[in-house]
This record gives sequence, C-alpha cells and structure tokens, in this order.
Amino acid sequence: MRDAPTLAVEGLGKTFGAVRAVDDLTFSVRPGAVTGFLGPNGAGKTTTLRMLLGLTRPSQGRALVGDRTYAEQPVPASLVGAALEASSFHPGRSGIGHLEVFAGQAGADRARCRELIEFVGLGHAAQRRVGGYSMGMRQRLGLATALLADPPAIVLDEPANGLDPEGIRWMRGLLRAFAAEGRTVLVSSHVLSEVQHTVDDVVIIARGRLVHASSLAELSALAAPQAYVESPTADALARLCGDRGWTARPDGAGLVVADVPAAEIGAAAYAGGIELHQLASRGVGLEDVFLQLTEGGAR
Ligand SMILES: Nc1ncnc2c1ncn2[C@@H]1O[C@H](COP(=O)(O)OP(=O)(O)OP(=O)(O)O)[C@@H](O)[C@H]1O
Repeated sequence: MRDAPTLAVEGLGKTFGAVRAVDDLTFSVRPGAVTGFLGPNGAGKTTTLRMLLGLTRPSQGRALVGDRTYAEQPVPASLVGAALEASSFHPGRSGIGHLEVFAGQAGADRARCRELIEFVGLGHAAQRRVGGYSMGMRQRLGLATALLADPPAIVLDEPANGLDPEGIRWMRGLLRAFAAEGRTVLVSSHVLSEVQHTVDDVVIIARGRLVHASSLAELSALAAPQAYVESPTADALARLCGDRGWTARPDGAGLVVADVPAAEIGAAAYAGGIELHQLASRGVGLEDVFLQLTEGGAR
C-alpha cells in the first residue's frame, strides 16, 4: 500500500448562486484514524467532499490530497477511494458489471472484482441488475467500488445510510480495521450517534462553516453531567436550586440540574427536609453536544 495521505481543506468555499454552501472551511484529516465529518442536512458535507475529490470546483481556497489537489495527483484513483452517492449507478448493469467498468481506472483485474463483491456481502446478487438493489446493497456496492485499488485513503459519504444493524456493525469494524492499517478514513454523517463508536476524530460543520474539530475524547469532555430530580414540593426544590446557585430547568414534572452530581442534590434535599420522588443522573449524550454546536449555526 502507498503511504496514506493527509486530506486537508484550506479556506475552502463554494457558492451556488445565492447559496453559500461551504464558507471558509479549514481542517485536516490524518492517516491512521477514522474521522467523522459531521453536520446537519444541508451543512455542506457532500459539497466539501466533492471538492476534495475534484468533482466540484471550489469558489475559494483549496482541497488537498497529500501535497496537491486530487486532480494534480498522477493516479488519484489509486490514492483515494470514494463512495459519494449510492444512487449514481447505471441501473441496467449487474453489480459485478459495475465493478468491472470501474476496475480499469483503478488498475484492478476481474479477480479483484469478484473478491470485492464477495467481501461486501453481495456475492449472491453479483449478477443482478443494480436497478433492483436495495439502498443498503447499493451502499455495499459503492464501498466495493471505492476499494478497487486498495487505496490508502477512503472517503465515504453517509456510509451507514440504508444498512441494517448487522451491516452497520460490519461497516464499523471495517473502518476501524482500515485505520489500524494506517489508512486515512473520512466518513460523513448527519447523526453523531451513528458514528460515535467508529470515529477517533470529529470535524463538525454547520451552514458551511467549521464549528468544531477535535478528537472524539475532547468532544466528549464537553458533555457535562446532569441530574433529573422530582419532588412533590416543586417550589421548595426550585428555591433550593436557587439558593445553591445551581442551574435548573423544568423538564416534565421535575427539574434538570446541570453540572451537579445527583448525590449532592440528594444530600441537600435531605438536609432541607425536601421529599424527593425521583433523583437520577443523566449524562449529556454526545448527540446533545452535537445539536448545541450545530443549532446556533456558525454565523
Ligand atoms: N449543485 C448545486 N446547486 C445548487 N445548490 C447546491 C448544489 N449542491 C449543493 N447545494 C446546496 O448547498 C448546500 C449544502 O449542500 P450539501 O449537499 O453539501 O450538504 P450536506 O451537508 O451534504 O447535506 P445532507 O446531510 O442533507 O446530505 C445546500 O443548501 C444545498 O442545497
């Protein structure tokens, strides 16, 4: 395998008429790790990936595969394998026929096509027309296409879309194995929880702009603990929170208190003679952090 390249975008921008799809975006993706490229629908993920792969021309800035743009690479298909849209297949071709069409530019032979169609779990459907494939089967075929050249960098747009739970677990294991081999792996998703068990690093965008880039561990540290507490004397409980300077917000019949361990709330309520009917730790899910980061948008 060739050395895995770092993928990088620098001041990248793309405008479609009045729509600024990508706006001054800068980040890099290292080899030997799985990086999640995250953002809500319409955030600009696909447009960014298309610019990285030389399919869309940037309005500003540049996107690099290693030390040059994708188009400037002598044999880009052997360096980066990509699956962007599960729908871009010729419906009349068979699965294996599709792979054989793309094998040429990837320098792969027929044996490699057969091997890959088995590898992605489509051996039984190799001769069937792609037009009759399910969404998940198309995802698998897209992945096989991306892997034709055994590339050191892999870029996948929403690879979990349409996959069943077993397929998602399989994909997760595969991406982890690629990273462990030293490859550069970039996967987009609009749901953090979908990739949170797969990725090492996260790049989060909203409305075309970067809102966060770090390791997953650093992102997780932003998730503050919370506790849910419920009392039949809600006023007294609210006063207690106020007296202690705790941040509390109503949630159903109770309150959610931020950044205070449940045990401390229980002890204070006990000391204050406040009866509690419920008290539970409630960690902030990473998805909440993701929503907080992306909801306000970046501008
Ligand atoms: N060819 C195009 N012409 C006009 N507008 C476009 C084009 N491609 C993308 N856009 C717009 O650019 C913005 C970003 O779209 P993009 O597909 O990159 O987002 P995304 O993050 O991939 O979204 P999703 O998660 O829904 O796939 C959207 O407002 C979209 O409508």
